[in-house]
Amino acid sequence: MVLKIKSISKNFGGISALTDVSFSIEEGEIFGLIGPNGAGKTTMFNMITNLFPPSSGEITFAGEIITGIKPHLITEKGICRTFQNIRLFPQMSALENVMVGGHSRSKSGVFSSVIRTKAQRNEEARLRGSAIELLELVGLSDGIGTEAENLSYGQQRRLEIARALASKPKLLLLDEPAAGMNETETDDLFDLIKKVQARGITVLIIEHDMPLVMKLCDRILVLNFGKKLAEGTPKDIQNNKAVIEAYLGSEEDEQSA
Ligand SMILES: Nc1ncnc2c1ncn2[C@@H]1O[C@H](COP(=O)(O)OP(=O)(O)OP(=O)(O)O)[C@@H](O)[C@H]1O
Repeated sequence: MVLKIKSISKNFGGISALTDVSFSIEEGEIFGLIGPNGAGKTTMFNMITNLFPPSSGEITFAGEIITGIKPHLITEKGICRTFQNIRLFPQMSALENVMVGGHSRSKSGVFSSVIRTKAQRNEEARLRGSAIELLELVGLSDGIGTEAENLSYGQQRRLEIARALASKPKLLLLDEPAAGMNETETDDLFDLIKKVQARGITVLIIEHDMPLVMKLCDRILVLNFGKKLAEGTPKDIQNNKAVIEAYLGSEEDEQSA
């Protein structure tokens, strides 16, 4: 087991964003986190990366309790995420964006950043080489020197994944990676996430694109109003009455809004 979420609750003032949610993810799985808008999915990512601490509960990663430890230490331990809204450095090239992601793993300290030692030059060459390899993996070999803002939307999303991979995660958290993508871009994303899994990286994905979730994920957890509604294989989830009702309910709400 790579990640264990035990009885996590999170309150924001009077709002219970998560109530007593527990689940575990096995090493090498692609695990889906789904649920209607406001169900608590992003809050769960924020708990795992400790952007905010949970109100109660415990999170264990690779056998170690990580609840409450600093976000940068969580990255160092091997958890990395992308965000719902793209957070690239728009005027930096694709290559530079990925190299920045690799710096959390870089061994060179403050002193050696001032005085460029041979060791630091070697380190930079290593970061560069691994960034180029990651850009190839995500299908951006042609855009290495292009500023992030001049890449297409689908390319920017893939660049974000390359940047997250640069920190060499064991667990990659993807927050709605297919949002705003067309069908071809979504197909490319499917292939990319499968390639990430083939590298031995565990993936936890929040996604609203149900056909993608159903063909991509090994197991799925459904949240509704901050509570666990169901957990199982894509087939279990598709046939679960409570899940179908939760989704139909949210569609009706949207239509009447
Ligand atoms: N920082 C915050 N402060 C106050 N309330 C918050 C905060 N973050 C989330 N919430 C509330 O917690 C609940 C869960 O929100 P969350 O963003 O986790 O849902 P979600 O499932 O990711 O939704 P979506 O699919 O729309 O992104 C919502 O009621 C939201 O308004």
